[in-house]
Amino acid sequence: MAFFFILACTLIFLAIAYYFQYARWQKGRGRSGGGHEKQASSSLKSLPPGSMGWPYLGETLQLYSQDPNIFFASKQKRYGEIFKTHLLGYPCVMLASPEAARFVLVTQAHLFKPTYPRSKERMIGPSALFFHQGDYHLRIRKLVQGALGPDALRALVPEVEAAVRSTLASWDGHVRSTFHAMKTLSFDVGIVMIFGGGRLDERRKAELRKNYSIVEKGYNSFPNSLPGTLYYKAMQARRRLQGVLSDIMRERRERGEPGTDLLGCLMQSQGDDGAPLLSDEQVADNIIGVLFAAQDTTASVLTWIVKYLHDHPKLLEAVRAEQAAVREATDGGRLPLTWAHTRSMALTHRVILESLRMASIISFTFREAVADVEYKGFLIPKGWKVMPLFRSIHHSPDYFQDPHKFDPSRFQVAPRPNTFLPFGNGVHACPGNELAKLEMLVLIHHLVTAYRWEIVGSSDEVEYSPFPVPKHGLPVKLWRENSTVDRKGRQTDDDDVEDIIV
Ligand code: HEM
Repeated sequence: MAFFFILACTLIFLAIAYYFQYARWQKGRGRSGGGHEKQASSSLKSLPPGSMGWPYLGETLQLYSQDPNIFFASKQKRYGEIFKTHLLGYPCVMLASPEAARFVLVTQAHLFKPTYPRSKERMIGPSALFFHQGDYHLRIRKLVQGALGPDALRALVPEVEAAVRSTLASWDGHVRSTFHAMKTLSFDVGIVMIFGGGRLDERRKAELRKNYSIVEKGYNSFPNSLPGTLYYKAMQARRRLQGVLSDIMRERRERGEPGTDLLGCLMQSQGDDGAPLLSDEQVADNIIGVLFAAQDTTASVLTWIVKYLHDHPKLLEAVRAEQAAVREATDGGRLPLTWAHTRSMALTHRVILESLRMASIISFTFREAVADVEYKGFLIPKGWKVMPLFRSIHHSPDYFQDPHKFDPSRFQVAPRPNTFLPFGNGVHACPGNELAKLEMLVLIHHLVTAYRWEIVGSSDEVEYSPFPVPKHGLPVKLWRENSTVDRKGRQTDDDDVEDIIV
């Protein structure tokens, strides 16, 4: 009953949102008689092919009542690489070719601004970098990239390894949702990257974790200000998160130690006039934003990796052999992994790339045209949403032979430009991609050299949370091998190893 009520409310909301959006668009087009409109009527041709669906609702129900990939594939088959539709109250143009993705994200990026629903902007924080374009975006991006650059990552390897060991140890002997376990891991790594290793006390970390998970639960709920609803609770938790972050910043300032981690970099950033670039509120928006961008994305891909390795036993053996050599280099796990070790995992790296392609957890991204734009003779009107379809490109036989086969060897040759976009492209491309891959390499190392696992139940169905993951988050029973054997046949007991390392 509650479900139908929420569905009805959602539909009414969408209808109203559509009405206002459509009216605004019509008005805008009427007003822009000169410049772009002129260009539209003379040189620009027509709107791309496609259908706009029902009045007000567009094709939202078609998209969300089935596997979204079927929706995109059937449209693409019918209309080709560029087509129009109408989703979530907005007219959209979808683009399913590498050239089009490059056009929108790289060469003509200034004509397409990032766009998110207002309710989501409020929840993450309106000053978070991914909502912005231009100078403000570039400045914050530089700071975030600095905290995620090669030197910073090198220094993070021991922290990532400690987080991986702890995640696997707490799973040992139990059945757990892989996605859940991986979320704990990616959250812990995110915290270390933001607050530095060992700098954040456990109480603060627990507060952040608790409030962050409430924010997450409300992120995709219906926006409203009714006490008791998921959205309301999430906004309250968001305020508490901001409070915790403000306390941490104040304490750092009082101690005169802002730190060299991401928080420290953001706190100390200066504008051209030497004045602080960001207020505490803006710093908090960006910290919450980075945590948000880092956690579920990485956890979803890690979950798929566990499944793909499980489903391909021969490949798993080959990966295990590669990792056994690394384990030998760390004296059977007695020495910590280093950055150099992670650079020597060629096959494992290809498994990660193929997992990113196959899973394509970010199926597409959204931009909004800031002017009437012409692409291949079609008009993309100002105000329309534009969606480069990463997943369709990754799963196209034009760019990846036998695309539904899990085959890491395809990455022995670099993919054609703009055909492999798991981390996006251009000015908004993911600055966390190397950290995410580092987590994956370290997780795979420990998983295959010290553990065995089996999937509990069927893993063929997919759920969206919001990224695609195997149903129920892939329940897995995992256990530590009592002893692992290195390539020289020496027995190493992982318990002993932990005693030495910790
Ligand atoms: C497998 C894991 C990940 C995937 C698949 C992923 C994917 C992406 C994609 C596709 C974008 C671009 C979105 C767009 O253009 O609209 C993006 C942006 C972003 N990602 Fe990631 N990401 C991952 C992990 C991370 C991690 C670990 C961090 C931080 C430590 C991070 C931080 C960000 C940020 C801050 C942006 C916004 C950049 C900007 O607007 O300039 N991501 N990510």
